[in-house]
Amino acid sequence: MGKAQQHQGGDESGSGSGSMEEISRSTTVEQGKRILALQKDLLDQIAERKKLVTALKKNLGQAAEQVKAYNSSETSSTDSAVLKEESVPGIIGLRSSPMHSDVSSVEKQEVSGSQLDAPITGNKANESGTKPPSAMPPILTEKRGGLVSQFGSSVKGSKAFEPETNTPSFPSLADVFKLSKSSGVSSSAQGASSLVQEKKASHLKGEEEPTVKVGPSDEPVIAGSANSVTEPTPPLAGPNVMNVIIVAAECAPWSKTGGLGDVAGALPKALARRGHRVMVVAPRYGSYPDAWETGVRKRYNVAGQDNEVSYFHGYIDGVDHVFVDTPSFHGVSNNIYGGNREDVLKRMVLFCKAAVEVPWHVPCGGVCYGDGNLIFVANDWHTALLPVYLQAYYRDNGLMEFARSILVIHNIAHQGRGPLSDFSLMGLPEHYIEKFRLYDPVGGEHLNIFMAGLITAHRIVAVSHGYAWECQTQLGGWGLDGVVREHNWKLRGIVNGIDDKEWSPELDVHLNTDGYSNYSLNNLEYGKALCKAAFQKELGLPVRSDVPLLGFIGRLDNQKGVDIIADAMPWMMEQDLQLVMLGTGRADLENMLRSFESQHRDKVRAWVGFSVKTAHRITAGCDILLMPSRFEPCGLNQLYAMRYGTIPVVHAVGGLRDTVKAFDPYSNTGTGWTFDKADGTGLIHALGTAMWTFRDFKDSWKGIQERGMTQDLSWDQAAKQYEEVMVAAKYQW
Ligand SMILES: Nc1ncnc2c1ncn2[C@@H]1O[C@H](COP(=O)(O)OP(=O)(O)O[C@H]2O[C@H](CO)[C@@H](O)[C@H](O)[C@H]2O)[C@@H](O)[C@H]1O
Repeated sequence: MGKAQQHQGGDESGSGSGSMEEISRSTTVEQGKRILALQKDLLDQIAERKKLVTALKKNLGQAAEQVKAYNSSETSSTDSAVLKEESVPGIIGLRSSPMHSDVSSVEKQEVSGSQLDAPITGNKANESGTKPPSAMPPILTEKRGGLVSQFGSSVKGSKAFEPETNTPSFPSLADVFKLSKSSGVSSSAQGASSLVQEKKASHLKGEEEPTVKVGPSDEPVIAGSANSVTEPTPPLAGPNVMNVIIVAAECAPWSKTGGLGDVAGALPKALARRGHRVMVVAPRYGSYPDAWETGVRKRYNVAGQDNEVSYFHGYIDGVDHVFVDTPSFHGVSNNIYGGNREDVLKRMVLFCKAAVEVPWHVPCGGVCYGDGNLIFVANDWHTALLPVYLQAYYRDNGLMEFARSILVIHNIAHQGRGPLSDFSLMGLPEHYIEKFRLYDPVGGEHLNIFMAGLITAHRIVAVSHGYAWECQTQLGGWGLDGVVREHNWKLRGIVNGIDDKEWSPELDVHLNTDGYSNYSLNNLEYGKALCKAAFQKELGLPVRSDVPLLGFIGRLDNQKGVDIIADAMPWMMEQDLQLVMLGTGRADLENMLRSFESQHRDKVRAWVGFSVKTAHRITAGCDILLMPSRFEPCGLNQLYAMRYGTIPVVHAVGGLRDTVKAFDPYSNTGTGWTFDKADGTGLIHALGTAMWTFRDFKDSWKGIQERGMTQDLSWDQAAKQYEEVMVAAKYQW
C-alpha cells in the first residue's frame, strides 16, 4: 500500500523518477506472485470442496437407505440414533471440519482476488461523519445484489474495512500509462488473470459446485436435501451476475435534458433488480441532497491543468449513485452542454478520467467495485472516451483485463467533432489519434470522439433495432455509418423501457393535485377525462371532452420535426382541435412555438422551457401525442403516451417504427398511427384518421388505448437484453 501510494503520488505530480518506477515494478511483481499463490490455494480449496460435497451426497444416500432398513427391522430407538449417527460420517465430519470456514475463505479470497493489487480505499468522510451513519447502505446484504452480496460477510474484516487514507493504492491513470507492457507487471498480472479466467471458464461451462450451506444453528445442510433451509431466491441474472458501472453525462431525476437522463436513471435500477451490483456515475451539477461526500479527492490533468475532483455517493433504489464533483460542472447546472466546444470537451475528458477510476477509489457500502467481472456502460459521445481510457491506460498495460466496456448509441448525430488539435487535450498516447481521425465530405478531416469509442468498446448497443440498422446507412449514420458497419459484429439494438415508478398513470405524483387524478385501465375513461379537463383548465383552454387534445414534447431541434408540425399547421387550425406544445432548444424553433400560440390563442398553447410536471400532464391529459421526428433512435414519449392511454401519431422511423404499430381497423390491432414520409402531408393524413377515429369510432379508440396500456414496456425486458450483451462482452477478448 505504502509503495503504491508513493507511486501514485509521484506520478500525479508528474515527477516519477526511474528508481520510483523500479520500486513500483518490483512491488507489482511481488503482488502478482501473491495473487498467483492465492489463486492456486483457491483452486485447491475448490477441488477439496468438490470432493467433500460428493462424499457428503454419497453418504447421505447411504444413510437414508440404512435408516429405512433399520426402521423396518423395528430396532430400538436408542440403537437407531446410534446407527444414524454412525452411518452419516460426512455430516459428523463436517461439523468439526475446517471446511466450514473454508467456504467463506474461498469467497473471501475471491473478493480480494477481484481487487487484485488494488487494496480498497477507506472512506474519510464516513469516519468524520460527513455522511450520517444511518444513511450508509446496508452492505453485503441480499438487496445489494451483485458480486459483493454473494460474497457475504466473508469480506468483513478484510482489508476493505480497515480505514485507510483516501489515497488509492491502485496506480492512477498517469501511473499505468507509464508501465510498459513488457514489464513484469503485465506478465504477473496476466498469469494471475489466466487462473481467474480458468475459473470463469468453468462457470461458463456450467460446472458450478453443489451448494453447501450453513444453517442458522450452524448445522451443515446440503441444498436440496430434506433438511435444507429455505434457499434464498437466486438473482434473476443467475451465474451472470456482474459489477456494472453506467456512466452518463446526465441522470434523471438529478440532471436531465432529454432521454439520455431517463435511461441513465432507469436502466441501472432494472439491472440491479436482476441481481447485478450496479453503479451509475454522473457529474454533480448541483447540490443533490441524497448523495454525500465520500471524502475521496483526486486530481486529474486536462490540457495541462490539474483539476481536483471529489466523489459523492448515495445508495438509492438498489443502485450506487456516484456523482463526480468539480467546479467546472457547477457553472453549467442549468445548461449542462453549454459553453464553447472546447469547454464541453474538457468537462467530458475530466469526467471520463474521473469515472474510469471510480471502481478503485469510491468505496460503495464500504467496498470498492474493483475490476473483477466489471462492465462499464458508456453513453453517447460525451462518455465515448471512457472505453478509450480503459483501453489506453489500463488494458494496454495488462491491467483491468477483466473489465469490459459497452458504448450505447442514443443519438449518433452528436459526435463530439472538432479539429485534430483537440487530441492534445485528451492525454492519450500519440498512436491513439488514428482512432479519432475521420474524413468525411461534410467535416473534412477532423477528430471524432464517438468514432474512437465505437472502435474501442467491446460491444455497442443502439437504442432500438431500427436505429441499429439506420446507423449503418448513409442517411442515419451522420458520417459514422462506415465505422458502424465495420463494427456491426458487436452491435445490437435494444429498445428502451419505461421507469414504471416515474411514468405510470396509477402512481404519477403530478396527477394527484389540481383536479388531476391517477388512473388505471380499470377507470381509464373516467380518470383520463378528469386529467384532460384539469389540463384544459390549467392551460386556459375551453374545457371540452369532445375536442381532441393534441400534445407535443421534445427538444427543439431539427430531429424532432417541429417544422413538420408547422407545415401541417394551416390544416390543423381549420380543425376542431386543441394543441399544446412543450419544448426548449433552438431559439428559432422556440419562437415558432410562441408564434403558434399567439396566432391561435383559442386552440394552441406553447410552453417554452423544461418542465417535468407539464410533460407528465401532457402525457396524461392529451388524447393524441404527435411525434413527427425526422429521426428517432428510440423515443420515450411515445412509450409513455401508450402507457397512459394517449395515442401516438408518429413518423415511422427508428425506434418509433419499432414501438408503434399502426392501427388496422380490419384486424383491430395496433397501438397508434404512423406515416412514412416526414412532411406535413404525411402528418395530416395520419392525424386526420386518428381524429376521425377519436370522434366516430369510440370502441376502436378504446381498443387502441387498451392495447397500448397493457404492453410490457418495462425496463425489465431491456435489462435482460443488456445482460446478454454484457455476458457477450465478458467472454470476449
Ligand atoms: N421541455 C421539456 N420539458 C420536460 N421534459 C422534456 C422536455 N423535452 C423533453 N423532455 C423529456 O425528455 C425525454 C426525451 O426523450 P426522447 O426519447 O425524446 O429523448 P432525446 O431525443 O432527448 O434522446 C435520445 O436518447 C433517447 C434515450 O435513448 C432516445 O429515446 C431518443 O430517441 C434519442 O434521441 C422525455 O422524458 C421527455 O418527456
